Amino acid sequence: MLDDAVAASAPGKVLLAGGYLVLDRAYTGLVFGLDARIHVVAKGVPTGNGVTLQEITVTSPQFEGAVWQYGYRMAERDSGVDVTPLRADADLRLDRNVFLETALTYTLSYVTSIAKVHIKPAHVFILADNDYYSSPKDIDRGAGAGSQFYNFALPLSRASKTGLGSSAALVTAFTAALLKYYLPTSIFDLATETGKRRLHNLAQAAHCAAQGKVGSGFDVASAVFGSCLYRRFSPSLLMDRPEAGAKGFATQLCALINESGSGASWDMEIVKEAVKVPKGLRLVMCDVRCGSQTPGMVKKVLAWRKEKPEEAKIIWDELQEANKALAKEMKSVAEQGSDGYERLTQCFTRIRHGMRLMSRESDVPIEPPAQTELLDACTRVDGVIGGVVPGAGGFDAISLLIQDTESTYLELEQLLSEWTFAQDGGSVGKASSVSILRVREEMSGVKSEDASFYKTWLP
Ligand SMILES: Nc1ncnc2c1ncn2[C@@H]1O[C@H](COP(=O)(O)OP(=O)(O)OP(=O)(O)O)[C@@H](O)[C@H]1O
Ligand SMILES: C[C@@](O)(CCOP(=O)(O)O)CC(=O)O
Repeated sequence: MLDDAVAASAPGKVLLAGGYLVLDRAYTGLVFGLDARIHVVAKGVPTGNGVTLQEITVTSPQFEGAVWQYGYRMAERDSGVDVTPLRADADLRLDRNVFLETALTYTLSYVTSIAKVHIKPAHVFILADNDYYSSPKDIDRGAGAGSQFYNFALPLSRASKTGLGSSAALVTAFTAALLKYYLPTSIFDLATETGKRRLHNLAQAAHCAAQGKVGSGFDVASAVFGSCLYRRFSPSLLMDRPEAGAKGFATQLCALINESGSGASWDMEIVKEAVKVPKGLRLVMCDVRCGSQTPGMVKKVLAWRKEKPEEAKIIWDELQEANKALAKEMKSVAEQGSDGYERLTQCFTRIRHGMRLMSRESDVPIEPPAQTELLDACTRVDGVIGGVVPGAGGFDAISLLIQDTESTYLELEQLLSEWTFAQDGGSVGKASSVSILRVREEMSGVKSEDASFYKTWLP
């Protein structure tokens, strides 16, 4: 490995409480970072015979054919750096990765507008902790079972995601690694609050641009800052801005990220002290191996809320109270201890009741019958305090708060090993098994990493 290599990692997330509410600045979300991280290593390319191609290659070695090559050049009219996806050879399909492409365009445009640096060619590697994708059974049991980074032996497009926020963790770690690689620490230092805030702003802007919509941003916020009570930024910050490649993009991007000049300051609120997991408890995620189509669900819920604002307000306000009560109770048990966990269990029951109401009224399967059945069965296991279908709900992994004991874990594992999860309540769709993901909550967000740690997994 070239000794100029740098690395960064960012955590996945689970929005335990506040799905849909968190889209509105009047409400908050309780988000936990997870110990499943996406790691990114950036390093130089050895140059022979004096020829230097303006190319950045990104490889995700855990997946088949996951190599993306980009050409780049400074564009005119203050429009930033123009990034063009290249085809490695004429026969290969141009398999675009919009998250990488956008993050690269935004980061290089920012780097060149904040400092006079030369963008040298680089090779960037992505390594994702295994739990971001449902692992095929043969990997669970096979020879590679012990590896921190599985070789999934399939194209990324065929990997089934578990909903831990791979794109947000990826964009955050990728942006952090590139900022570290191209900028001196006097200009960008991930160890400082300013450094983290600028990374947040840049990753958030790139992630929203790649998604083609301005979501609540809780996933990028937790990838940067870790577990927190989150109030979103005003969506207007990212609206009516020049697109990448448009005249003035570079200067405006720089002002937006640095919150200087014409750039307004970002008004998201990240309250880390409000979030605690009591000693002896932990979060567990159970993957139902289905995955859901979040954007369609969000559109439908929001359309219903717009149509029935008064009815929606009652549900939203009650849920906000329930969500706040859960955060408060977890913090109180963490700080003062407790004889039992009944009050925590009641908080989960109250949240599920509110989410089912939202689900029924908007006619969106936020807690579909198959998930209700699964959550109810899990909650009956001794030591399971409560659970929810997190985030937007649907068929992503469910999230449980449990007592961190071997007996609870084993009993849960036993229940799930015999469970047949029937999508759509068994009437339609295929049945699938449920497995416990190895993740748990983690308080910290983005981290600088030692690039030499990843040697084993990189070419
Ligand atoms: N290991 C990886 N290497 C390269 N790109 C990846 C990798 N993992 C994820 N991505 C990018 O992220 C995209 C998936 O993001 P998407 O927002 O659909 O899912 P998610 O963030 O995991 O889930 P959710 O938003 O439901 O939590 C992929 O299409 C790809 O562009
Ligand atoms: C529905 C929503 O509030 C949460 C989506 O969460 P997730 O991607 O399902 O974890 C959307 C958002 O916050 O951007």
